[in-house]
Amino acid sequence: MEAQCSLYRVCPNPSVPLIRSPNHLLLLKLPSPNYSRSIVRTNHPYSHSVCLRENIACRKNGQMIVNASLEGEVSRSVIRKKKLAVFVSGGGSNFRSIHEASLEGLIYGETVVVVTNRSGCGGAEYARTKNVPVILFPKTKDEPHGLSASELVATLGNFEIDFIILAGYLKLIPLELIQAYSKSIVNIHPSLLPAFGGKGYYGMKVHKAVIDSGARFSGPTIHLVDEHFDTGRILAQRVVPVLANDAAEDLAARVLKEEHRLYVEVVAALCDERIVWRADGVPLIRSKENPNELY
Ligand SMILES: Nc1nc2c(c(=O)[nH]1)N[C@@H](CN(C=O)c1ccc(C(=O)N[C@@H](CCC(=O)O)C(=O)O)cc1)CN2
Ligand SMILES: NCC(=O)N[C@@H]1O[C@H](COP(=O)([O-])[O-])[C@@H](O)[C@H]1O
Repeated sequence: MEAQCSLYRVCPNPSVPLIRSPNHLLLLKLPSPNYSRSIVRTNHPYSHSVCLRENIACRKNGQMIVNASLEGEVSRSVIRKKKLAVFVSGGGSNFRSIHEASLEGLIYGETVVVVTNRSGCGGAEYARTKNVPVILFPKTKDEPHGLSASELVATLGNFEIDFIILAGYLKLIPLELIQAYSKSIVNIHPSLLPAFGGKGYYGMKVHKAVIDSGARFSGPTIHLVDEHFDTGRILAQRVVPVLANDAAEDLAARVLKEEHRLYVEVVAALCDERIVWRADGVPLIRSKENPNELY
């Protein structure tokens, strides 16, 4: 019988590692053949656990469904909680969505540092209210205290960053950082790339170009970052309609709402290690609900 439950350690023996988590892959060595086995799926698609039902308290929706004392060895491999660096230049609404989703447990990762080229922007101000460190990059005449590329690489290394999330960041990411974080830097762009992307295409300029073109659809694209603007491998897109009487602001608001949803979904997949690379180099996302489904 399968049960959706989180596993709680009930054994008083402190040498047995804590196994209370819905996101752990647990491999329990059966202490003797007379223990029954059943596969218990926690709510993480990869974590199937051999659950010594006589030994583990399983709780489903707060209701204790099995209760016993734990004996035997437990060895486990876990998907480590990821550390994120979020890069911003503007209002920071995408960063806020990602940060709130982390706090709600929808993203198995934590924003440990924010990087910006504009120390007074909304994203940096929000980070300060949440006690997230803010560092400046690059060094410019407006931001003379900004880091160099090599200083940034070293600093992010000290933070033990797993993924870099560009969220409205408007400067070109240097090759040195791209090489240091291969396949680990993503960006969100407010059009259906490759259309309306590249140097000069950012913010409202993108939405104005979409409307002027007569395009009937637009939407956010999330892509891996390479050394050029907006040419990295596409990871996810969503489509929104362009209405006949849309002003650029109307379209921007419609796209931004979809950006917030899509970025949380994609960052959650990154942190869950659910990115799969197709043989031709296209990155796909493995569904959380159905691990056999890629999209
Ligand atoms: N190496 C990369 N760096 C960045 C990428 C990328 O794909 N590869 N994406 C951008 C974000 N972006 C589009 O998604 C983007 C941002 C800015 C520009 C642009 O033309 N910027 C202007 C300067 C704007 C300013 O400083 O106010 C410019 O460079 O002239 C285009 C696309 C983030 N970095
Ligand atoms: N080419 C890059 C670009 O235009 N990025 C766009 O800047 C906005 C940032 O909003 P936010 O600061 O509220 O997240 C977002 O719409 C994002 O797609």
